[in-house]
Amino acid sequence: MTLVGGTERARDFVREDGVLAFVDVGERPLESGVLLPRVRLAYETWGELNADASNAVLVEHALTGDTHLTRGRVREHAPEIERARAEAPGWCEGLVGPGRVIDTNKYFVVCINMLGGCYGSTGPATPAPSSVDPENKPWGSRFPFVTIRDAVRAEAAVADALGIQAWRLVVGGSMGGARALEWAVTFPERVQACGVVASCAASSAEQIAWGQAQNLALRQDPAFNGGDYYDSDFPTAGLGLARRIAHITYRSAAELQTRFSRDPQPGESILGVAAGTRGRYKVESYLDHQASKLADRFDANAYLTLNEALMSHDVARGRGSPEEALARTTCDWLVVAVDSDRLYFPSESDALCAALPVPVPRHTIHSDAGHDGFLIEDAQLGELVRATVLS
Ligand SMILES: CC(=O)SCCNC(=O)CCNC(=O)[C@H](O)C(C)(C)COP(=O)(O)OP(=O)(O)OC[C@H]1O[C@@H](n2cnc3c(N)ncnc32)[C@H](O)[C@@H]1OP(=O)(O)O
Ligand SMILES: N[C@@H](CCO)C(=O)O
Repeated sequence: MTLVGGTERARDFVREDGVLAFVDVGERPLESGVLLPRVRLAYETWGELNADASNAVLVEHALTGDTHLTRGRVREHAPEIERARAEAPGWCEGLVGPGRVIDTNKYFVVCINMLGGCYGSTGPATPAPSSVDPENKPWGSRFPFVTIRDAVRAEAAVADALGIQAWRLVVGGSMGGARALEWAVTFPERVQACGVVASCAASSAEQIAWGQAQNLALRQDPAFNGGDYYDSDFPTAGLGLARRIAHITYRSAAELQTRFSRDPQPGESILGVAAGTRGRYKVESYLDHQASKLADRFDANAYLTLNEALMSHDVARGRGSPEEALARTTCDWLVVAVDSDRLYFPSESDALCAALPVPVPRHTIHSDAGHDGFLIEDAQLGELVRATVLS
């Protein structure tokens, strides 16, 4: 295993906060029995690992998130591209940074792009190694099915490379919460505290059902071509439709009603003269925007891969009941639900709490937004992190 750009452990390694770095973690045996060769994981870090490596915090991103949690700083003569990246705002600014709850002056904060993703880690858009494809074309349709557990096992190799034996905290929301929980169960000795936000112990039938609808919407775009589209048009229509389906589940009915009601999009009329000729409702325009925004920044195969991984989430697979699986954990807990979440219901967080080996209260983020409330209400989440697992 090598750190790309150096072979030293993180504390000896000259890094730049908020700039993408990589670890080659070699061949990964997957739960399916497949061996995935030449895996590279991308990560970003902030702060310094202390002498006994006891201050490391892992923040796990959600389905379409990336590694850029917060702004960073780069050395004076860093290349322009690194500087621009480091200076760009991240998706977790409210929680991570100097003086914030996850204080980068105190903690060494790491965020790893999930295996199978498209923000730097090996995924379907990565050139396949010569052992798979002599022409090194992207993996495309050949990229194997990976699970949340596969991803977490690969992330453990990143922790090894960085010299982190145990995390002070592993925390994430949604798919990030699934990975945080899987870390606590797979590597109990490596997780001192675990934050599971807007997530659950195992994907429910309904979550799997939503996932299937998204995946089929994407696959049915003719441009998808079974997953081999990299030298042609990208399946943006299919990915956009998948995002629309997903995004409705990420927001609450009440929020959509309050924000958009039955209003037409300004400048458009909802009374068309013939079927299919009317203008859009505001909410339709909003979903169109969410769809094109994701299609512009995400790879369709990676979306399928990560969605399938999330559908596979079950910390109890092969480990008995949820209670039996969770009995092996030894960490402190923060379990949080968003009160208006209609994708990961608060009752699923309650069920997780009930299955833990120690009494743990379920905490609540109050938000009208629905599932995305865990990203939007970062101040509330920060207070919960501060009061529980980082007190
Ligand atoms: C570039 C990257 O790499 S991003 C990677 C990181 N991303 C992630 O981690 C994913 C997680 N983040 C998210 O899912 C989202 O950013 C969230 C949930 C945090 C955003 O939540 P909110 O702030 O509530 O955004 P909201 O749902 O209001 O959407 C706002 C957008 O809708 C647009 N919009 C609102 N109403 C309409 C309308 N009627 N018609 C068209 N567009 C509309 C706004 O202009 C805004 O556009 P912008 O995002 O391009 O600025
Ligand atoms: N909006 C989030 C929700 C998934 O939990 C994302 O796109 O990752």
